[in-house]
Amino acid sequence: MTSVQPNPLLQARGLSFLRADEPVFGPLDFDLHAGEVALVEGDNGSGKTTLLRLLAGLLHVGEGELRWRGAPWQRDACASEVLFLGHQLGLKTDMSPRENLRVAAGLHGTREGRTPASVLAEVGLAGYEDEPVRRLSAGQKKRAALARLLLLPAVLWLLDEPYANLDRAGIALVNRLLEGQVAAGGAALVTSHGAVSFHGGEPKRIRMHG
Ligand SMILES: Nc1ncnc2c1ncn2[C@@H]1O[C@H](COP(=O)(O)OP(=O)(O)OP(=O)(O)O)[C@@H](O)[C@H]1O
Repeated sequence: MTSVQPNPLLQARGLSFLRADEPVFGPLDFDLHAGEVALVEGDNGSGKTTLLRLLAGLLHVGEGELRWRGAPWQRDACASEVLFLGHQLGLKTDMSPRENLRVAAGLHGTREGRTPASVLAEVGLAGYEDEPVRRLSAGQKKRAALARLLLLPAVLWLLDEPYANLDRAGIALVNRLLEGQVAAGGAALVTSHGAVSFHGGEPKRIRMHG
């Protein structure tokens, strides 16, 4: 008896992004399944952020094919299933971490049993829930952004340099988040110039070139 392989969450074939008709990256081929983490690897300027922004729906596919759960990829169809954490953290700085999370939860819903207060405690921001984000340190801002990963029900995380600005405990926090995402059947694409070591199996690698 042959087992039926589920569709990958994400499938790229000959994927590239063009700027002024010149490819920024690609062609790229990869599959990402539920329960997988993939490291996006490449030198400065090789297009890692561009790839993540494209998958977040912020840029258009240049050439090639992108499929989501086996169907042609459409931004609107997976808007609440994909969560992008970029260099810009996507926080309103005049609002508090709690208010930022409430707005995000209003748009996308929450994971069962999670509240803004519970996830802020998990990321080490207890006591800072109601402070305007602009008054937080760089690492605290990053933690406030990471709290979204815990709160929202996204199945695919796009994490651009998630370890940047974090202390040792913050780095361990990101690794725990990735382990939890894998255990829950989610997936993540991660760029990092540092070592990534989480206990969820050997990550897949996507090379931007070479
Ligand atoms: N808004 C933009 N307008 C024009 N060119 C851009 C823009 N953003 C990025 N680029 C160019 O696209 C290429 C890929 O940039 P990208 O930021 O995706 O690389 P990266 O692999 O993430 O780099 P790094 O490791 O330095 O973060 C670079 O050559 C960069 O100069």
